[in-house]
Amino acid sequence: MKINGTAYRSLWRPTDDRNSIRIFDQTRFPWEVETLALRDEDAVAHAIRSMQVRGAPLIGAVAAYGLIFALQNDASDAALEAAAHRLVETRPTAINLRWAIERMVKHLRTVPVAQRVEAGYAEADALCDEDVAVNEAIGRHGLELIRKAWEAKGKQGTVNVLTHCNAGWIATVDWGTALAPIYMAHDEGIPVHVWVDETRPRNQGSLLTAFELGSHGVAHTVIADNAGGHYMQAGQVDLVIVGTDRVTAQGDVANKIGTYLKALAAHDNNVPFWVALPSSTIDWRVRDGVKEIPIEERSADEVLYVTGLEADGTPGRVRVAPPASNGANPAFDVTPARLVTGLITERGCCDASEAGLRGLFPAENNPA
Ligand SMILES: CSC[C@@H](O)[C@@H](O)C(=O)COP(=O)(O)O
Repeated sequence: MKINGTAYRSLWRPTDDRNSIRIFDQTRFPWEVETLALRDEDAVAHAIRSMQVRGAPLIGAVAAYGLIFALQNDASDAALEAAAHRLVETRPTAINLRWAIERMVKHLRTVPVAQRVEAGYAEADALCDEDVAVNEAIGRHGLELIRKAWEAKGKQGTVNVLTHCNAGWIATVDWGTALAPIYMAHDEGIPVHVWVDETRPRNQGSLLTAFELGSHGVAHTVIADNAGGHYMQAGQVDLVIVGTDRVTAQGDVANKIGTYLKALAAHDNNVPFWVALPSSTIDWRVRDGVKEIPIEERSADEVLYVTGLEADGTPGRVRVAPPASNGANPAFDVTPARLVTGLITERGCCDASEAGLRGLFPAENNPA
């Protein structure tokens, strides 16, 4: 996707420095568009933990390169397993991280030690290219839903989509998941407007989603997280599309904290609630999302402080709670499958259920 007219992926290997990757420092968006070079495992782990890179698919892709960096001096089985373990621990909820690392390890174990670094680059590059293709396919399937909503309105007015957090190109290698259908609808000439939940505490909506929609020329309005139910009651939301960090075998959906409340409001107002995901986000080992998905607990400072632009134009941080108050910060919640209208995957749309997922992905193994 483009920033100021120039096409980028969220992650690339510079042609003049093939043993590194470059990422956008997402903690600087939208105030600064700054890239970072990552060339060792520690830098990758730090970038993931500090959320310089974030979004489930992108975390997985970046971690895949982190694994290769870890093998530069020692590519033995022991070193491979140890690095894989360290990288998987960097963030607990998004399953794409484990998926990407497991894919890399499985492949590299079949390769002689001396060839593992080169083979690793080829595999990670392929993983990135696949991510782009998969998200594009999700976009095409989701576009059908937006087109239908547009036709249901007699092609009058605007299709209003509400989204939560950032599941756009910034969160993937390119295109995004929840935002891919929106970009395609916009490019096709369907008048689409996006209600962008600000997504406290880290404001991925107001900082990242608004930035990328604006860069692409998509009409959008940033709203307080608490406003979505009101707009649904007022008939001003035609559909909700969100991304996800992990979907269980029975269709429960973990996503950014606050997603569950949006699903409840959508259910109460008969607003379709769709979840867009690559199949790498399905955790076939887990069934009951509420009981089984680990929820990342992040620093309370993310709740107690707000980061934004100061009046003088410099980024700054202010406290929004009394000095002595404690905070708590679960970063994700789980929306039960019964509240999800359906899942948009690279193979098409399906019910948020085991039957629905198995209908599209019959060959997936259910690991013990
Ligand atoms: C395509 S990204 C889907 C999800 O990863 C996204 O909605 C989300 O919750 C991201 O959380 P974050 O904590 O910003 O990594």
